[in-house]
Amino acid sequence: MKITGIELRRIAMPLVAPFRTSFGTETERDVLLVRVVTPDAEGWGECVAMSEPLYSSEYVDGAADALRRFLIPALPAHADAEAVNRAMEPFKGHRMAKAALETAVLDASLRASGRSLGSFLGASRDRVPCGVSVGIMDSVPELLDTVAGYLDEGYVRVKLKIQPGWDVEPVRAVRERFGPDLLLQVDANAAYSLGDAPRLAALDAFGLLLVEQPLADDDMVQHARLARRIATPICLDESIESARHAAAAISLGACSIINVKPGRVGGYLEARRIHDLARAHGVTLWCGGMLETGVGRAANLALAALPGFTLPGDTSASRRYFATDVTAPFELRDGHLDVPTGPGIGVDPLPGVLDEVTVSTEWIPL
Ligand SMILES: CSCC[C@@H](NC(=O)CCC(=O)O)C(=O)O
Ligand SMILES: [Mg+2]
Repeated sequence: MKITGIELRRIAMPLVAPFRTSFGTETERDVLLVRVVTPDAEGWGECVAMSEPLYSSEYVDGAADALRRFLIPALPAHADAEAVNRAMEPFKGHRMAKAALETAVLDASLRASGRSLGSFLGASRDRVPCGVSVGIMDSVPELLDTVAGYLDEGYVRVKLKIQPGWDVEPVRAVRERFGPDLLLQVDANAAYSLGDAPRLAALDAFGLLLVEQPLADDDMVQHARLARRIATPICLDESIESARHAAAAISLGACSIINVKPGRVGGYLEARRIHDLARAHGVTLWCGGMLETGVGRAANLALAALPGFTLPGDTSASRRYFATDVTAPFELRDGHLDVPTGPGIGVDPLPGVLDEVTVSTEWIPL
Protein backbone atom coordinates (compact mmCIF):
# COMPACT_ATOMS: atom_id res chain seq x y z
CA MET A 1 0.00 0.00 0.00
CA LYS A 2 1.50 3.33 -1.07
CA ILE A 3 1.51 5.97 1.67
CA THR A 4 1.05 9.47 0.30
CA GLY A 5 1.63 11.27 3.59
CA ILE A 6 0.97 11.31 7.32
CA GLU A 7 -0.74 13.87 9.54
CA LEU A 8 0.21 14.37 13.18
CA ARG A 9 -2.74 16.02 14.91
CA ARG A 10 -2.68 17.16 18.54
CA ILE A 11 -6.02 17.50 20.27
CA ALA A 12 -6.99 18.67 23.75
CA MET A 13 -9.69 16.59 25.41
CA PRO A 14 -10.88 17.87 28.80
CA LEU A 15 -11.96 15.12 31.20
CA VAL A 16 -15.43 15.22 32.72
CA ALA A 17 -13.78 14.87 36.14
CA PRO A 18 -10.21 14.70 37.47
CA PHE A 19 -8.78 11.18 37.33
CA ARG A 20 -6.36 10.55 40.19
CA THR A 21 -3.90 7.66 40.36
CA SER A 22 -0.88 6.89 42.51
CA PHE A 23 1.29 8.84 40.06
CA GLY A 24 -0.79 11.98 39.59
CA THR A 25 -4.07 13.56 38.57
CA GLU A 26 -5.27 13.96 34.97
CA THR A 27 -7.75 16.72 34.10
CA GLU A 28 -7.22 16.78 30.35
CA ARG A 29 -5.88 14.38 27.75
CA ASP A 30 -3.30 15.88 25.38
CA VAL A 31 -3.74 13.39 22.55
CA LEU A 32 -1.68 12.76 19.43
CA LEU A 33 -3.66 11.29 16.56
CA VAL A 34 -1.89 9.88 13.51
CA ARG A 35 -3.66 9.90 10.12
CA VAL A 36 -2.13 7.89 7.28
CA VAL A 37 -3.24 8.90 3.77
CA THR A 38 -3.06 6.47 0.85
CA PRO A 39 -4.65 6.65 -2.62
CA ASP A 40 -7.25 4.05 -1.56
CA ALA A 41 -8.09 4.98 2.04
CA GLU A 42 -7.09 6.89 5.15
CA GLY A 43 -6.29 5.31 8.49
CA TRP A 44 -6.25 6.58 12.07
CA GLY A 45 -4.16 5.69 15.09
CA GLU A 46 -4.14 7.14 18.61
CA CYS A 47 -0.95 7.54 20.61
CA VAL A 48 -1.76 6.75 24.24
CA ALA A 49 1.25 8.52 25.78
CA MET A 50 0.40 10.91 28.59
CA SER A 51 1.55 14.55 28.71
CA GLU A 52 4.29 13.66 31.20
CA PRO A 53 6.41 10.49 31.55
CA LEU A 54 4.66 9.39 34.75
CA TYR A 55 2.86 6.19 33.67
CA SER A 56 5.87 5.13 31.58
CA SER A 57 8.92 6.77 30.06
CA GLU A 58 6.92 7.95 27.05
CA TYR A 59 5.25 11.34 26.79
CA VAL A 60 3.31 12.86 23.96
CA ASP A 61 5.85 15.48 22.82
CA GLY A 62 8.50 12.77 22.76
CA ALA A 63 6.26 10.47 20.76
CA ALA A 64 5.58 13.19 18.20
CA ASP A 65 9.32 13.86 17.94
CA ALA A 66 10.15 10.17 17.51
CA LEU A 67 7.52 9.84 14.81
CA ARG A 68 8.61 12.99 13.00
CA ARG A 69 12.38 12.42 13.11
CA PHE A 70 12.80 8.65 13.07
CA LEU A 71 9.76 6.42 12.65
CA ILE A 72 7.98 8.10 9.72
CA PRO A 73 11.18 8.75 7.73
CA ALA A 74 12.04 5.05 8.09
CA LEU A 75 8.81 3.93 6.40
CA PRO A 76 9.09 2.36 2.96
CA ALA A 77 6.95 4.12 0.34
CA HIS A 78 4.82 0.97 0.07
CA ALA A 79 4.02 -0.51 3.47
CA ASP A 80 1.62 -2.73 5.34
CA ALA A 81 1.50 -3.13 9.12
CA GLU A 82 4.11 -5.91 9.18
CA ALA A 83 6.47 -3.85 6.97
CA VAL A 84 5.91 -0.82 9.20
CA ASN A 85 6.85 -2.83 12.29
CA ARG A 86 9.97 -4.12 10.56
CA ALA A 87 10.95 -0.59 9.53
CA MET A 88 10.49 0.69 13.11
CA GLU A 89 12.29 -2.23 14.75
CA PRO A 90 15.81 -0.68 14.81
CA PHE A 91 14.57 2.21 16.96
CA LYS A 92 14.50 1.39 20.68
CA GLY A 93 11.44 1.96 22.81
CA HIS A 94 8.81 4.54 21.81
CA ARG A 95 6.25 1.74 21.71
CA MET A 96 3.29 4.10 22.06
CA ALA A 97 4.50 6.15 19.11
CA LYS A 98 5.09 2.96 17.09
CA ALA A 99 1.65 1.62 18.02
CA ALA A 100 -0.09 4.78 16.76
CA LEU A 101 1.69 4.56 13.40
CA GLU A 102 1.12 0.81 13.03
CA THR A 103 -2.56 1.22 13.84
CA ALA A 104 -3.06 4.01 11.32
CA VAL A 105 -1.41 1.94 8.58
CA LEU A 106 -3.39 -1.14 9.59
CA ASP A 107 -6.62 0.89 9.62
CA ALA A 108 -5.94 2.30 6.12
CA SER A 109 -5.15 -1.11 4.67
CA LEU A 110 -8.19 -2.74 6.26
CA ARG A 111 -10.49 0.06 5.10
CA ALA A 112 -9.11 -0.34 1.57
CA SER A 113 -9.93 -4.05 1.68
CA GLY A 114 -13.27 -3.58 3.46
CA ARG A 115 -12.25 -5.74 6.42
CA SER A 116 -12.90 -4.87 10.07
CA LEU A 117 -10.07 -4.80 12.62
CA GLY A 118 -12.01 -7.30 14.72
CA SER A 119 -12.18 -9.76 11.86
CA PHE A 120 -8.48 -9.24 11.09
CA LEU A 121 -7.42 -9.80 14.72
CA GLY A 122 -9.67 -12.82 15.24
CA ALA A 123 -12.51 -11.41 17.34
CA SER A 124 -14.97 -14.08 18.46
CA ARG A 125 -17.66 -11.77 19.89
CA ASP A 126 -19.63 -8.79 18.65
CA ARG A 127 -19.89 -7.08 22.06
CA VAL A 128 -17.71 -7.03 25.15
CA PRO A 129 -18.49 -6.65 28.89
CA CYS A 130 -17.18 -3.38 30.28
CA GLY A 131 -15.43 -2.52 33.49
CA VAL A 132 -14.74 0.94 34.84
CA SER A 133 -11.64 2.42 36.45
CA VAL A 134 -12.28 4.61 39.50
CA GLY A 135 -9.66 7.08 40.66
CA ILE A 136 -8.43 7.89 44.14
CA MET A 137 -10.93 10.17 45.87
CA ASP A 138 -10.87 12.67 48.71
CA SER A 139 -13.10 10.53 50.91
CA VAL A 140 -14.70 7.08 51.16
CA PRO A 141 -18.25 8.50 50.94
CA GLU A 142 -17.32 10.25 47.68
CA LEU A 143 -15.87 6.98 46.38
CA LEU A 144 -19.01 5.02 47.29
CA ASP A 145 -21.26 7.55 45.53
CA THR A 146 -19.06 7.42 42.44
CA VAL A 147 -19.05 3.61 42.35
CA ALA A 148 -22.83 3.56 42.85
CA GLY A 149 -23.21 5.86 39.86
CA TYR A 150 -21.12 3.63 37.61
CA LEU A 151 -23.01 0.52 38.73
CA ASP A 152 -26.25 2.32 37.91
CA GLU A 153 -24.85 2.89 34.41
CA GLY A 154 -24.41 -0.86 34.11
CA TYR A 155 -20.66 -1.46 34.45
CA VAL A 156 -20.02 -5.10 35.22
CA ARG A 157 -16.70 -4.68 37.01
CA VAL A 158 -15.14 -1.99 39.22
CA LYS A 159 -11.42 -1.24 39.41
CA LEU A 160 -10.20 1.00 42.22
CA LYS A 161 -6.96 2.92 42.04
CA ILE A 162 -5.00 2.42 45.26
CA GLN A 163 -1.81 3.70 46.89
CA PRO A 164 -0.30 3.46 50.38
CA GLY A 165 -2.81 5.16 52.66
CA TRP A 166 -5.72 4.59 50.28
CA ASP A 167 -6.15 0.84 49.96
CA VAL A 168 -7.65 -1.43 52.63
CA GLU A 169 -10.19 1.09 53.90
CA PRO A 170 -11.75 2.10 50.55
CA VAL A 171 -11.70 -1.51 49.29
CA ARG A 172 -13.42 -2.73 52.46
CA ALA A 173 -16.02 0.04 52.19
CA VAL A 174 -16.84 -0.80 48.57
CA ARG A 175 -17.03 -4.53 49.28
CA GLU A 176 -19.28 -3.97 52.31
CA ARG A 177 -21.55 -1.49 50.49
CA PHE A 178 -21.99 -3.40 47.23
CA GLY A 179 -21.75 -7.00 48.41
CA PRO A 180 -19.69 -10.10 47.70
CA ASP A 181 -20.80 -10.58 44.10
CA LEU A 182 -19.40 -7.30 42.76
CA LEU A 183 -16.49 -7.99 40.39
CA LEU A 184 -13.85 -5.85 42.10
CA GLN A 185 -10.14 -5.30 41.50
CA VAL A 186 -7.46 -2.74 42.33
CA ASP A 187 -4.63 -1.02 40.46
CA ALA A 188 -1.60 0.35 42.31
CA ASN A 189 0.36 1.69 39.32
CA ALA A 190 3.56 0.42 40.91
CA ALA A 191 3.07 2.37 44.17
CA TYR A 192 4.19 -0.38 46.60
CA SER A 193 7.37 -2.23 47.46
CA LEU A 194 7.86 -5.83 48.54
CA GLY A 195 8.07 -4.54 52.11
CA ASP A 196 4.38 -3.64 51.77
CA ALA A 197 3.46 -7.32 51.29
CA PRO A 198 1.57 -7.52 54.61
CA ARG A 199 -0.53 -4.52 53.58
CA LEU A 200 -1.24 -6.03 50.18
CA ALA A 201 -2.01 -9.37 51.86
CA ALA A 202 -4.69 -7.59 53.88
CA LEU A 203 -6.56 -7.10 50.60
CA ASP A 204 -6.94 -10.89 50.36
CA ALA A 205 -9.92 -10.54 52.70
CA PHE A 206 -12.03 -8.85 50.03
CA GLY A 207 -12.25 -11.44 47.25
CA LEU A 208 -10.61 -9.27 44.60
CA LEU A 209 -10.26 -10.50 41.03
CA LEU A 210 -6.68 -9.23 40.97
CA VAL A 211 -4.21 -6.66 42.17
CA GLU A 212 -2.76 -4.79 39.20
CA GLN A 213 0.91 -3.70 39.03
CA PRO A 214 1.56 -3.52 42.75
CA LEU A 215 5.33 -3.11 42.40
CA ALA A 216 7.82 -1.36 40.12
CA ASP A 217 7.38 -1.81 36.37
CA ASP A 218 10.92 -3.21 35.98
CA ASP A 219 10.85 -5.73 38.82
CA MET A 220 9.35 -9.06 37.77
CA VAL A 221 11.40 -11.01 40.31
CA GLN A 222 9.85 -9.04 43.18
CA HIS A 223 6.39 -9.61 41.72
CA ALA A 224 7.14 -13.35 41.65
CA ARG A 225 8.14 -13.18 45.32
CA LEU A 226 5.02 -11.16 46.17
CA ALA A 227 2.83 -13.70 44.34
CA ARG A 228 3.93 -16.29 46.90
CA ARG A 229 2.95 -14.01 49.78
CA ILE A 230 -0.53 -12.87 48.80
CA ALA A 231 -3.59 -14.85 47.70
CA THR A 232 -5.02 -12.26 45.34
CA PRO A 233 -3.87 -12.95 41.75
CA ILE A 234 -1.27 -10.49 40.45
CA CYS A 235 -1.97 -8.77 37.14
CA LEU A 236 0.80 -6.88 35.35
CA ASP A 237 0.32 -3.75 33.30
CA GLU A 238 3.36 -1.41 33.08
CA SER A 239 5.78 -4.37 33.32
CA ILE A 240 4.58 -5.97 30.09
CA GLU A 241 5.84 -4.03 27.08
CA SER A 242 6.20 -6.97 24.69
CA ALA A 243 5.46 -10.65 24.15
CA ARG A 244 8.99 -11.34 25.46
CA HIS A 245 8.11 -9.56 28.70
CA ALA A 246 4.91 -11.59 28.91
CA ALA A 247 6.83 -14.83 28.41
CA ALA A 248 9.34 -13.85 31.11
CA ALA A 249 6.60 -12.86 33.56
CA ILE A 250 4.73 -16.11 32.98
CA SER A 251 7.84 -18.28 33.34
CA LEU A 252 8.91 -16.42 36.50
CA GLY A 253 5.43 -16.66 38.02
CA ALA A 254 5.33 -12.87 38.30
CA CYS A 255 1.68 -12.72 37.27
CA SER A 256 -1.27 -14.91 36.43
CA ILE A 257 -3.23 -12.18 34.63
CA ILE A 258 -2.13 -9.56 32.10
CA ASN A 259 -3.71 -6.20 31.31
CA VAL A 260 -3.06 -5.84 27.57
CA LYS A 261 -2.75 -2.31 26.18
CA PRO A 262 -1.87 -2.18 22.48
CA GLY A 263 -0.25 1.23 22.91
CA ARG A 264 2.03 0.02 25.69
CA VAL A 265 3.24 -3.01 23.74
CA GLY A 266 3.85 -1.30 20.38
CA GLY A 267 0.67 -2.11 18.55
CA TYR A 268 -2.13 -4.55 17.80
CA LEU A 269 0.08 -7.16 16.13
CA GLU A 270 2.20 -7.48 19.30
CA ALA A 271 -0.96 -7.41 21.42
CA ARG A 272 -2.24 -10.38 19.43
CA ARG A 273 1.08 -12.17 19.93
CA ILE A 274 0.67 -11.67 23.69
CA HIS A 275 -2.90 -12.96 23.40
CA ASP A 276 -1.76 -16.14 21.64
CA LEU A 277 1.10 -16.69 24.11
CA ALA A 278 -1.11 -16.15 27.16
CA ARG A 279 -3.77 -18.53 25.86
CA ALA A 280 -1.15 -21.21 25.33
CA HIS A 281 -0.12 -20.85 28.98
CA GLY A 282 -3.56 -20.47 30.53
CA VAL A 283 -2.90 -16.86 31.52
CA THR A 284 -6.00 -14.69 31.79
CA LEU A 285 -6.17 -11.47 29.79
CA TRP A 286 -8.23 -8.32 29.75
CA CYS A 287 -7.96 -5.14 27.67
CA GLY A 288 -6.70 -2.09 29.53
CA GLY A 289 -7.22 1.57 28.73
CA MET A 290 -5.30 4.81 28.54
CA LEU A 291 -8.27 7.19 28.52
CA GLU A 292 -8.47 6.82 24.75
CA THR A 293 -10.79 8.84 22.56
CA GLY A 294 -13.24 6.96 20.37
CA VAL A 295 -10.43 6.35 17.86
CA GLY A 296 -8.35 4.25 20.25
CA ARG A 297 -11.45 2.98 22.04
CA ALA A 298 -12.83 1.48 18.80
CA ALA A 299 -9.60 -0.39 18.13
CA ASN A 300 -9.38 -1.64 21.73
CA LEU A 301 -12.89 -3.08 21.48
CA ALA A 302 -11.81 -5.16 18.48
CA LEU A 303 -8.93 -6.55 20.54
CA ALA A 304 -11.07 -7.09 23.65
CA ALA A 305 -13.34 -9.33 21.58
CA LEU A 306 -10.63 -11.96 21.05
CA PRO A 307 -11.32 -15.29 22.79
CA GLY A 308 -8.45 -15.02 25.27
CA PHE A 309 -9.80 -11.79 26.79
CA THR A 310 -11.93 -13.39 29.46
CA LEU A 311 -12.20 -10.61 32.05
CA PRO A 312 -14.06 -7.31 31.60
CA GLY A 313 -11.63 -4.62 30.49
CA ASP A 314 -11.22 -0.89 31.01
CA THR A 315 -13.22 -0.33 27.83
CA SER A 316 -15.66 2.15 29.28
CA ALA A 317 -18.21 4.29 27.47
CA SER A 318 -17.00 7.58 25.99
CA ARG A 319 -18.90 9.52 28.68
CA ARG A 320 -16.68 8.00 31.39
CA TYR A 321 -14.03 10.53 30.38
CA PHE A 322 -15.36 12.92 27.73
CA ALA A 323 -18.43 15.13 27.49
CA THR A 324 -17.95 15.06 23.71
CA ASP A 325 -15.88 12.36 22.02
CA VAL A 326 -14.14 12.93 18.70
CA THR A 327 -16.15 10.01 17.27
CA ALA A 328 -19.77 9.05 17.72
CA PRO A 329 -19.89 8.19 21.43
CA PHE A 330 -19.53 4.62 22.60
CA GLU A 331 -22.54 4.02 24.82
CA LEU A 332 -22.92 1.21 27.33
CA ARG A 333 -25.81 -1.19 26.73
CA ASP A 334 -26.50 -3.81 29.40
CA GLY A 335 -22.96 -3.35 30.64
CA HIS A 336 -21.48 -4.06 27.21
CA LEU A 337 -20.07 -2.11 24.27
CA ASP A 338 -20.59 -3.25 20.69
CA VAL A 339 -17.48 -4.07 18.70
CA PRO A 340 -17.35 -1.82 15.59
CA THR A 341 -18.11 -3.83 12.45
CA GLY A 342 -17.14 -1.33 9.75
CA PRO A 343 -13.91 -1.53 7.75
CA GLY A 344 -10.74 -0.92 9.75
CA ILE A 345 -11.37 0.49 13.21
CA GLY A 346 -14.95 1.10 12.10
CA VAL A 347 -15.28 4.69 13.27
CA ASP A 348 -14.30 8.08 11.90
CA PRO A 349 -13.50 11.25 13.78
CA LEU A 350 -16.34 13.77 13.43
CA PRO A 351 -14.82 16.68 11.44
CA GLY A 352 -16.62 19.42 13.38
CA VAL A 353 -15.68 18.03 16.77
CA LEU A 354 -12.14 17.28 15.65
CA ASP A 355 -11.63 20.86 14.49
CA GLU A 356 -12.92 22.18 17.81
CA VAL A 357 -10.43 20.16 19.87
CA THR A 358 -7.45 20.45 17.49
CA VAL A 359 -4.48 22.28 18.95
CA SER A 360 -2.08 21.72 16.06
CA THR A 361 -1.73 19.68 12.90
CA GLU A 362 1.34 18.78 10.89
CA TRP A 363 1.51 17.18 7.45
CA ILE A 364 4.48 14.95 6.59
CA PRO A 365 4.62 13.95 2.91
CA LEU A 366 6.26 10.65 2.01
C1 LIG B 1 -4.06 8.07 33.60
S1 LIG B 1 -4.01 6.40 34.14
C2 LIG B 1 -3.86 5.48 32.67
C3 LIG B 1 -3.37 4.08 33.04
C4 LIG B 1 -4.41 3.30 33.83
N1 LIG B 1 -5.66 3.16 33.08
C5 LIG B 1 -6.83 3.00 33.71
O1 LIG B 1 -6.96 2.99 34.92
C6 LIG B 1 -8.04 2.87 32.84
C7 LIG B 1 -8.21 4.09 32.01
C8 LIG B 1 -9.35 3.92 31.00
O2 LIG B 1 -10.45 3.57 31.43
O3 LIG B 1 -9.07 4.12 29.80
C9 LIG B 1 -3.87 1.92 34.23
O4 LIG B 1 -2.80 1.89 34.84
O5 LIG B 1 -4.50 0.88 33.95
MG1 LIG C 1 -2.96 -0.24 35.24
